Amino acid sequence: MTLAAAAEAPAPTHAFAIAAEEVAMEPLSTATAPAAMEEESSSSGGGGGVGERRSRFRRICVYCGSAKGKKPSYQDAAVDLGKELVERGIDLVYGGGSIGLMGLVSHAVHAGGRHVIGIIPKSLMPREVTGEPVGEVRAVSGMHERKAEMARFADAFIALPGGYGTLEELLEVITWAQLGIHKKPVGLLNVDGFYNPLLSFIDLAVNEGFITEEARRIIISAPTAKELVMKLEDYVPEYSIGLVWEDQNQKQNNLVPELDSGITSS
Ligand SMILES: C/C(=C\CNc1ncnc2c1ncn2[C@@H]1O[C@H](COP(=O)(O)O)[C@@H](O)[C@H]1O)CO
Repeated sequence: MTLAAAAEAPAPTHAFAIAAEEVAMEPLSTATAPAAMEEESSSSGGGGGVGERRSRFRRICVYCGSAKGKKPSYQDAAVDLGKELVERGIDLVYGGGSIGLMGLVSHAVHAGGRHVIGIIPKSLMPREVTGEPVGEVRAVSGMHERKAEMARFADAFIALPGGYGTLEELLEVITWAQLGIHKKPVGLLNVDGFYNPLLSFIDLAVNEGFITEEARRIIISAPTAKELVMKLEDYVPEYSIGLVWEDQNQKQNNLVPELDSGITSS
């Protein structure tokens, strides 16, 4: 289906009400012990093929710039991350565009044979805005619904370098982790120290009493995709506040997201 046709199609999910309530977070599988995750396997946890390493993650949501950034290292990191997901048999959830780092990571995952789910608000769907995305395209009604759907489908989150959009998405999932809305790992791919100023600011906020030490540890960072994904595999959430949102019990009964009603572009 073309992007133009997809933009006309009804969104596969109902309208967004309150972001947190929309996030029927799937709990991570606890069946796979971290020690077993690094083994080479012919049938990965992500459903992958020969030579892939087993992962406890089926899908990882990647937040990243709609621009490529000035340094080639940012672009290399996006491709490396895509390849790392492929190697571990992990599918990609992302913002659905084909521009900037979004395009690089999605093409790397798609080219490696893993599933790519792009979640795009209808208003961003015109080709001149998003480029031509690869994989499965799911149309949603707006940015809030997009973020809730991205979070719902993913087992973990990774932020590559990016701008306001990336920061907003990243800080939201960190905040949701702090509130106990999910217990999924959140990683920063700190390419060439891109995120050092943000991490310094967060440390300042800890020192000034606005962020607890425990909440600071929600953020996992590493300079390379390989190191970061390894850390995420080993991550054990330690915070305990678990808010129960009104419709959470109902959503818990329907934990597996329905992926068969999306709109496919390629
Ligand atoms: C600037 C405009 C559109 C650019 N095209 C985009 N297409 C899809 N998703 C986008 C786009 N721009 C931002 N996003 C979302 O924010 C994140 C990246 O934002 P950043 O500011 O570049 O860091 C990305 O993950 C997307 O979810 C409208 O004219």
